[in-house]
Parts: sequence; C-alpha cells; structure tokens
Amino acid sequence: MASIGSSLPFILETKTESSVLLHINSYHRLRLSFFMYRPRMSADSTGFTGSASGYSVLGLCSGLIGGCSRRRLWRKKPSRLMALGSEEGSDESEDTLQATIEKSKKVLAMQTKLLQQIAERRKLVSSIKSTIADSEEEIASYDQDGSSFPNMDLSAADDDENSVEGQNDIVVSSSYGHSTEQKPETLPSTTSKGFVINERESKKPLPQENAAAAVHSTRKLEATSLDTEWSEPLPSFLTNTQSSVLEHEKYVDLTEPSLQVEDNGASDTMSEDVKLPPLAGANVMNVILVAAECAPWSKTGGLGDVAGALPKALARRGHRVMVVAPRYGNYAEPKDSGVRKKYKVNGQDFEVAYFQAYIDGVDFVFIDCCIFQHMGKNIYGGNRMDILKRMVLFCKAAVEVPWHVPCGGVCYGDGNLVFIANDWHTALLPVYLKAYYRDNGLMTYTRSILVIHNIAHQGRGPVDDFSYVDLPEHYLDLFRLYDPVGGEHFNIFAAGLKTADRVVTVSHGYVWELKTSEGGWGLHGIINENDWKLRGIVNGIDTKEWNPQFDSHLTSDGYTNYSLETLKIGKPQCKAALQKELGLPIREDVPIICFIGRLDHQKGVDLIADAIPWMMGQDVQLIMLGTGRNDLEQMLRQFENQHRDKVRGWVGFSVKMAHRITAGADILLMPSRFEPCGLNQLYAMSYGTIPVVHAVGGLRDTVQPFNPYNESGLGWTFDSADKNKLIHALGNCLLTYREYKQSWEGLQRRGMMQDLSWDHAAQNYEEVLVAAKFQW
Ligand SMILES: Nc1ncnc2c1ncn2[C@@H]1O[C@H](COP(=O)(O)OP(=O)(O)O[C@H]2O[C@H](CO)[C@@H](O)[C@H](O)[C@H]2O)[C@@H](O)[C@H]1O
Repeated sequence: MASIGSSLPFILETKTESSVLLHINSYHRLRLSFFMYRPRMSADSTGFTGSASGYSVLGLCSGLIGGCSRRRLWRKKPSRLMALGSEEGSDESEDTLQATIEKSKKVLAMQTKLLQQIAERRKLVSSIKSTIADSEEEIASYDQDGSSFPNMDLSAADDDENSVEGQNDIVVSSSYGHSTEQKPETLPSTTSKGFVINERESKKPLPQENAAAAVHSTRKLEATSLDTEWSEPLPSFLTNTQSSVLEHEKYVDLTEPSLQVEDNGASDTMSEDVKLPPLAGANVMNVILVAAECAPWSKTGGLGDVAGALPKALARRGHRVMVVAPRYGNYAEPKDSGVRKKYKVNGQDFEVAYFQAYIDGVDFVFIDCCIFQHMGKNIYGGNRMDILKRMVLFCKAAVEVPWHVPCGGVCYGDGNLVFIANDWHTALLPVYLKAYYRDNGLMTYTRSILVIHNIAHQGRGPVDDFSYVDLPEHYLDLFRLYDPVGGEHFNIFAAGLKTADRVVTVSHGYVWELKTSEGGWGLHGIINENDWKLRGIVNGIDTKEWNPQFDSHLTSDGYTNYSLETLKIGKPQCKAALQKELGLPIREDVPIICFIGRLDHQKGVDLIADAIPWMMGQDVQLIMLGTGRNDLEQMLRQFENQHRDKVRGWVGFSVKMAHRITAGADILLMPSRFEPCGLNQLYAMSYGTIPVVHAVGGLRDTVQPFNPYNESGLGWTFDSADKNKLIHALGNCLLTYREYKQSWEGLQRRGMMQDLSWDHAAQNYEEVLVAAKFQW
C-alpha cells in the first residue's frame, strides 16, 4: 500500500483533498474511496459529471480504474470534455489536461495491480458461487429411522443378538496386531519422507471444493495483500453463502459498473497462475481421524457430526486428511479398494476390506468386515464382548491403513502422520500404535491424539478383558484402574489417555470439569496427571450441512430456506410448516420449545418432565425428538397423549426432523446434566432459534447469557440441574419472546451472525497436531 500512497501526490493537488486523503495507506480508506466514486459513476460512467475541477481528475481516474481506456473516454465524450474545458476557463488548457492524463497513467499502473488483486478475489467469489450451486444440487438426505440407543459403555451392554456373524469370512492367520500379510519390505516412497502431496489436491491452486475455504483464503488474501483486517466478524452462516459474497462486495465493490466494463477474463487468467500457500503453511501433515461413526454414513450423535466435518476443515488448511470408520452398510460413494488384510481378534482371524471415497478434499476409508455389517443402527449394540471385539478389530485395522490403502494412488505412509482417535471406542489405537509399532522401531514418526467427546463411557469391564485386546502383559497396568464405585477394573479410555501424545476435549468448560471427581467419572486422576497434554477446543458446525440458507430438508413440505436477511419471513414459514407436519395448531404467536437428543440421564430429559406441569400452564408448544432409555421414550409418548394440542414426542432418530425442528422452533431447551460441548445449541443459534441451557461444559462456553440492559448475549442459562432454575430461565425467555420483540430479534441475529464454522477449531487442532508431531 505504500506505493499507493506515494503514487498519489498529484491527486492531493486537486480541490478535493479531504476526500482524496482517504485513499492513502489503508484498505479501509481505499474502501471509502470506492464508495465515494460511486454516485458520480452511476450518473455517468465516464466520471465527468462532477462540477468541480478536482472531480475531473478523480473522475478520469475512476474511469481508468473501471477499465475505460483513455482513448475510449475521448472517443465517447468529446463534447462533454470540451464543455468542461469551457467551464474551467482559459487557464485549463489542453496541455494541462494532457499533463494530467500523463500523471493519471501512473495511477493506472497502480490501479492495474489493484485490479489483479480484485480479480483474484472475484475468482474466489465465483468459486464460492459454484460451491453453492454444487451444494444445492447435492441431496444429503441421509435419514435414519428407528431407535437405536448408543449404549457406549461396555459394562452396560447386554444385547446378544449381534454376535459375530459371517464365520465363513474368517480366515486363519497368525500374529499379534499386525496384518498377517507381509508388510511391504519397502514402504511406499512417501513413508519415510512424510507428507505426500495428494495429486488430486496438488493440481489445485487452492482447495475450492468448499466455499468456506475460499472465504477463508479470501480473508487471508485481504490480510496479506491489502494489509488490513475485517472490521467485523463474518457471520457464520454466511461463510459459504451468497451473502458472504455480498459482504465481500461491500468492501471491494465488484458490482461497480466501472469495474466490470473491461473485465473480459484477462484478469481471471492472471489470477489462475496465483497459487496460495496452504493455510497450514509449513505445518502441513498427514492426518487420519479414526471414529466409530461418521456422518452422513453413520451417526448416533455428535461424534458422527464431528468425524464428518472436522476433517474437511483440516483439509481446507492444506493437510492431507483421511477418515477411517467401520463400513456398517453398503454406502453409495465408497468403492472397494481391492486391498484385503487379516487381523486376529481373541484368537479368531478376520479378513477386512477397505472401501474408499474422496469427498470434499478428504479421503474416507471404510473398513469392511462381517462383524460391522448391518450394525449401522446399533453401532454400540451387542453384548460387551461383541462391542469389544469390534473395537479391537477396528483399531488394529485402522492403524495400518496408512500402509495399505492407496488414496489417489498413493498410501499416506507413516511419516509426518498423526492419528486422531475419538472416545473409548478408538482409545486402543494409541495403545496399539505404541505396543505393536513404535516399541518395535516402526511408525517412528507417527503420533496420536485422543479426543474426549464424552468421558462417561469408558469401555469398562473386568480386568480379565485384557486378554481380548491382545497386548503384551506389561501393558496391563495401563488399563487397570481402581475406583471406589467400580473397584478394580479394566478401562480402555484410561489406557488411551495415558498413551496418546496429546489429548483434546471439546470445550474449555469440559476441560475443567474433567479434572473434578464429579466430571471425570473416575478418570479425573489420570486426567490431572496428564494435564500438560490436555487442551479444550470447542467444536464447530458443518456450515454446509447445517445452514438455514441451503438446508436441503427445508425445500419441501412448506418449509423454506432462509437467511439473516429473510429471517422474518422464512422462519415463520418453517414454523407453520412444522406445526402442520406434526399436526399442531398453526399459530405464529405461540412459542415452540424443542428438545433434540439422546433420551438419557446426561441430557436432563427428566428435568423437562418435572417442568411439564408448569409448561403446560403456559401458552406454548413443545416438540421433543429423541431415542434412548425405554422409560424416557415412553414418557415422551405419554406427554403427547396427555397434551395433544401442545406436545409432540417423536421417538426415533430422524436427521430430517432434527433439521426441520431446529428451523421451525423458537426455543431450544438443553438442560443437560453435563455437556462436553453440545452441537444442537450451535445449530439452533445459526438457525435463529434461542437456546435455554444448563450452564455446563460447552453450553457455558457457547451460550452467553442474555443481558437486557445492554442487549447482549445469545440465550438463557441456569446454573444447576434443577427444575425451578429451568423454569425461571425459560420463563424469562418466554417473557422476552412475547413482550420484547426487538430484543428477541437481536438475540436471533447475534446467534446467526456468529462464526461457528469448523475453521477456527481446525486451526486449534492444527496446533495440537504440531505439538504431537514434535512429541518424543
Ligand atoms: N433423535 C435424533 N434424531 C436426529 N438427530 C439426533 C437425534 N438425537 C440426537 N441427534 C443429533 O445428534 C447430534 C447430537 O450431538 P450432541 O453434541 O448434542 O450430543 P452427543 O451427546 O451425542 O455428543 C457427544 O459428542 C459431541 C461431539 O463432540 C459433543 O458435542 C457432546 O457434548 C457429547 O455429549 C446432533 O447432531 C443432533 O441433532
């Protein structure tokens, strides 16, 4: 920008000094200058309509900026120029004007540079638009009906119906955790060198599959090229929307007619050569996230959402990213890689196949085996040993994926590689990585992170379970744990926490809670001992999947997409559609309160039950969607039967209904007893639905309480899991809904304008990945 300042002195000689000064040295000033030009430009694209002589120079510059060549100006408006000359009198001679034009050439050179930058941004904008178009075409109507309750705790599992199937598929093999086939003597060339550039990505100057990436990159471009910062945060739901495009256009007005005149694509060609470095810079690495569920293919709750979305955000930062999940069904996109390996679990040999798809910059690898088949609606179902066997097999196979499964033709290799394991189901992975490989001089540069989504489920069992995990005897101590309630037992999460190079949990509030005896569920001692490697990173949301402007579940049955701009029309329409779909009285003035989630102790459904008599005395409608404990499911049905004009209790798992309820409801109730992060409140806020939450864990981190005095905050919180506290908070919320419409709208708007995307979280994860990488 220094060059801009230095190339402008001649403009300062004109009579419009005060306005011209605004051009110098900063992007914000530059922005003002564009706006200043506009009225005149719209009156006359040559810019010669101003009356003061200073305008003639500025107008000319504007014309040049807009791509109108000098020749063209002269040709088009000679009479206007002559008239101008006569107005100025005899001292405004032809020579002076020529001299001025010469000076303006210098400005033209400077502005050409600026045009290049604008062209780059236009390209990014068009990539956003094309992504939007793509996303509109996509039908992401994954929807699971049924009612499988994810009982993740081994000790609680009791259903025997899913014992090992497909014994025919069992193939005899030897060895510990290793595949029984010979490991390639020479690992792929990439192995020792570490990061391998994915050919599919390397062709692209910038990952453009995702609009948010483009926006992110645009921000970076602005920050670096134009030496400025955004004056206000980009609203989350706008990060990949046309509205975000408009935000950009507000700052550098790409709709300015003069800027479009001669943009015949040449500038686009210029920008095509520009390759931006990855956001991760020198930190790019190979990342493999391993999870028992991954949306949209498999999901029982928030873990599935995270596994489906975080990797894409990491990929947008330039990392080579893979997700590994079990193949529970015949998914459409992933194709058989042809690779087969055999792993031993509890003395039996299982052959696994690897299916693979490349979507949104991420390699999704699904491990296929008879014991995973048809478990999609019962991921954590079966008896304790069945679950344990599935997770042992999954972790054994997953840890070798970087050796065996070529993605885009090239295996990831084990150099510069970090695994991200999630919850107890994959907590064995860090242990296997150490016991089978690193202890034996293999995978020397591979590291692991373990993410705690919910410490309440730990993979507990009797100490004898150790024999199932197939590890050297001295590893037993990692698993053995004593707690006053359970006595001495076998604990998979404990071993994972001790072995992982870094530990992450999904909010700051939950970091604190995990260290307490109430919040650590018996693991607080280990967590405190490993505090040095623990970090809280608040989850983001998938702004492609959960975005009221592009939500594919809002395009039929009377629902509609809406944005911040169309909130006042769109949301009431969704509300009416929801009332109609569920057979509730269609009334705009009645507040709809909703609950979405697992029906269990954690989610505080019983607190809602306690508050029902009070709630039913209010003019409200209540919609609850969930599956889980039989008694709580029964309770939902009973509420509906008792209050048919006010309550709907939908027992089942329906992604479509979760989206529609989030859009149509006014208030989301989350009285969770503990909530490591919570995604529903984030989804709600981005849909203009106001959260009323118990201030714990991630709920406290993400829902700033409403302050009516300065009109700040995002919702209502209550500080203990108590019926009366819930009623008090909900009562204030309802009062505001009814009596203070402007405050309500402010709450909605603030919620919708937050940047809740995964991009920020991904940056934080990257720091942890780097820390793990350099961990010895
Ligand atoms: N019946 C139903 N039909 C359709 N969709 C349903 C549903 N019941 C739940 N869902 C969906 O499942 C997800 C639940 O996510 P949460 O984060 O609220 O809870 P969960 O406890 O599973 O996750 C754990 O992991 C996540 C991720 O880290 C943490 O946010 C959280 O605090 C922690 O308990 C949401 O996408 C929700 O819409």
